[in-house]
Amino acid sequence: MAADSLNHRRTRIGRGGVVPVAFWIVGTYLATALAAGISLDGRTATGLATLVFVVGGMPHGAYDIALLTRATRLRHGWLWLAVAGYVGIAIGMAVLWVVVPAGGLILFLMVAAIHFGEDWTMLDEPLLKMAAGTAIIAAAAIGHPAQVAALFVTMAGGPGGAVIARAAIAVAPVALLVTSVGIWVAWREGAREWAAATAVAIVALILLPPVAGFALFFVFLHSPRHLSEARALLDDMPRAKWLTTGAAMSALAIGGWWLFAWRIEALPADMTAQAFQLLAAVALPHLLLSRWLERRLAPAVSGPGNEFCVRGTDP
Ligand SMILES: CC1=C(/C=C/C(C)=C/C=C/C(C)=C/C=O)C(C)(C)CCC1
Ligand SMILES: [Fe+2]
Repeated sequence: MAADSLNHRRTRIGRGGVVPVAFWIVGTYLATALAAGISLDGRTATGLATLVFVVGGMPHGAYDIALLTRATRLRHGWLWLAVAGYVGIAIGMAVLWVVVPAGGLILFLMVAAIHFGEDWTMLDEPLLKMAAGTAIIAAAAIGHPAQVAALFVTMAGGPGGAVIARAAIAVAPVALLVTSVGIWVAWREGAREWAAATAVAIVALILLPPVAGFALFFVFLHSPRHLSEARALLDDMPRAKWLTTGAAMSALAIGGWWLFAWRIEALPADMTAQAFQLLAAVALPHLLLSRWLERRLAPAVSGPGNEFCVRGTDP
C-alpha cells in the first residue's frame, strides 16, 4: 500500500463517532415497547422522554466555558466578556421565542441541522454533513407529521408552525437519500458503528413518537460524542469537578429558563415545547462557540490522528 494511502486511512481512523452501549440497550428497549404496542406517546411517556432529553442532554454543553478558558489565553476581562457574549446570545434566543416565535423556530431548526451535521466528523463534504443534520428533523416530520406539526404550531405560537412542518416533510426525501450516501461513506471510512447507529436512530425517529425518538438520538448518540470530546480535552480536570461542573451548569441553564419563562404568558404552556425552546437558547451560543474554537484550534487539528489532539496546543 502506498505511503500516502496509509496516511489517508490514518487520518480517517479515530474520526468515527462515539456510540455508547447504552444507545443499543435503550434502542432495543424502545423497539420492544413499540412492537409490544406499549404507548410511547401518552402524556406520561412524553413527559418522561422530555425529562430524559433535558436532564440527559443538557450536560453536553456544560463544559463550553471550561473549553473556552482552556483554548484561549484571554485575559480575565476578555474572558468575562466572552462569557457575557455567550449568555447574551442565549438570552437573545430566549427573547426571540417571545417576540417572533416562528422566526425562533426557523432559526432553531437551521442551527440544529448545522450542529447535528457536525457530529459526522468522518465526512469531509459539507453537503453530506448538512443533509445528515437535516435528516434528524425530517425523519420525525415524515414519520409523525401530525404530532410534529402540533409541536411546531405550539412553539411558533400559530399556524406558521404547520407550514414549517410541511417544509420539513418536503425536504425529507432528499435529506434522507443524501444521508444514506453519508452513512455509506462513513461505513466505508471505517466508522461502522457510527454508521449503523445513525441509521438505527433515523429509523427510530421515523417509527417512534417524535419526542421518544429524539430523546434516543440526543441523549445516547449526539451528547456522548460531545461529552467524550470535552472529557478528552479536559482530561486533567478532577472527576469530582467534572461531575459538579456538568450538574451545576445544567442546573443553571434549566433554572435560568425557568426564571425567564415564569411570568411570560406568550410562551407555550406545554412543557415539551418549552423544553425544546430551552434547547434552542443554549444550542445557539454552543454552536457559535464550537465553530469559533474549531477555527482557533484548526492548525492543531490538521495533523494526523484525530480531533482530540488539540489539547495542549494553545496558541
Ligand atoms: C422540536 C421538535 C423536533 C426538533 C428538535 C430539534 C431541532 C432539536 C435541536 C437540538 C439542538 C440543536 C441541541 C444541541 O445540542 C423534532 C425532533 C423534529 C421532533 C418534534 C419536535
Ligand atoms: Fe449539541
